[in-house]
Amino acid sequence: MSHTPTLDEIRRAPKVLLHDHLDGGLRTETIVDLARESGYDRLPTTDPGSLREWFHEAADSGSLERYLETFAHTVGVMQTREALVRVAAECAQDLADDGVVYAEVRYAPEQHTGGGLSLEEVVEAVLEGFRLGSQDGRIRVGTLLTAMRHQARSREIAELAVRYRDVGVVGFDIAGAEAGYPPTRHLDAFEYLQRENAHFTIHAGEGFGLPSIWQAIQWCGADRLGHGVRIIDDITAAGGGDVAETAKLGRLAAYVRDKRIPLEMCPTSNLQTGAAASIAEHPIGLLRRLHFRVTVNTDNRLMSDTTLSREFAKLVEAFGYGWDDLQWFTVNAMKSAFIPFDDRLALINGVIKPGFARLKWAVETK
Ligand SMILES: O=c1[nH]cnc2c1ncn2[C@H]1C[C@H](O)[C@@H](CO)O1
Ligand SMILES: [Zn+2]
Repeated sequence: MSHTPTLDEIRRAPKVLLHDHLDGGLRTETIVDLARESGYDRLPTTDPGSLREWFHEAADSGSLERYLETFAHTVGVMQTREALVRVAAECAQDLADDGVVYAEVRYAPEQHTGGGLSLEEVVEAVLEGFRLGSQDGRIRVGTLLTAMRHQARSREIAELAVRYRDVGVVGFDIAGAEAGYPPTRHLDAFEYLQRENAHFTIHAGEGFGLPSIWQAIQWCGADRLGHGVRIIDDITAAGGGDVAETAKLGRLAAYVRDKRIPLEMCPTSNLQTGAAASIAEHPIGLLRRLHFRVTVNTDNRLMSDTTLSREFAKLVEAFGYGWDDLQWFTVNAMKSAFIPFDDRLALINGVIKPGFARLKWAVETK
């Protein structure tokens, strides 16, 4: 009988993370230290344990807009070079401790200039932090630069991403409240990136539905979808029999699947913002069975009180996934990364497949 992966075993698996926000994953001890050093006096509490609970509860709001309000405190303490270097270095270490071997971590440089840093200084500080945090060789971290969708700086941030493309910035993204801020508002930035042969993902189909996904892909040319969970609205169950066998895909859902457009799914985050009702009812179950290119991600480890291993463990519990499923999600993620093809292949064949094989052998012969 095949063995059900435990949280502890999942931690030892070589995992890949494509959707994780730098300002959504700070250690609460670090937030408290940085607030003290910088004189930031708006934290709801300075006890790290209570602060951890505060973030989790405040983010558990059922609305993306209220969920996003909690970032005022993390962004608030990330306004100096030292703070950014420290947060990025700890992020790389925390991910490596969780067994992540490749990660793409995103943040919005425009949110970190309040203390006088230029956009370039922000980017360089974060790159330095990732370099320090990954120098033991356990993890490789690529950076995505995010533009905030309610602001009007996307073209500038896209140019920044291109300028730093050879030193660790691997792509671009837009984030923030989705309703009222469609992707086409930033068409100029996306067209620029396409002309530059650069990669980008777009948060779409989380706080708003199919029109947002359609625009992200068919107007803006997104390589991947951040969340994309509402693609489920374009899939109808024919009724009777097994849902995965009778499901009918609308034209947009069919396009997303046919083109193998990666979905950066973040199950726990979706429960908090109201994009899904429970893990068991999360569309990831059906989308995986329908062979969409699904990947599993954390979004914001602090707000969701999670890790990539925990996201996988929740899916194992809800859907009965085994090692082959976890490896499938991982290989999907690695194939969908924004680093060069030969680097992705080297990680799949040299790290992921042998790592899973060793782990499967170890747990099944134990
Ligand atoms: O899940 C999300 N949807 C939309 N925006 C998000 C999400 N998680 C974080 N953000 C925002 C808040 C952060 O300050 C910003 C950059 O990381 O991105
Ligand atoms: Zn996100």
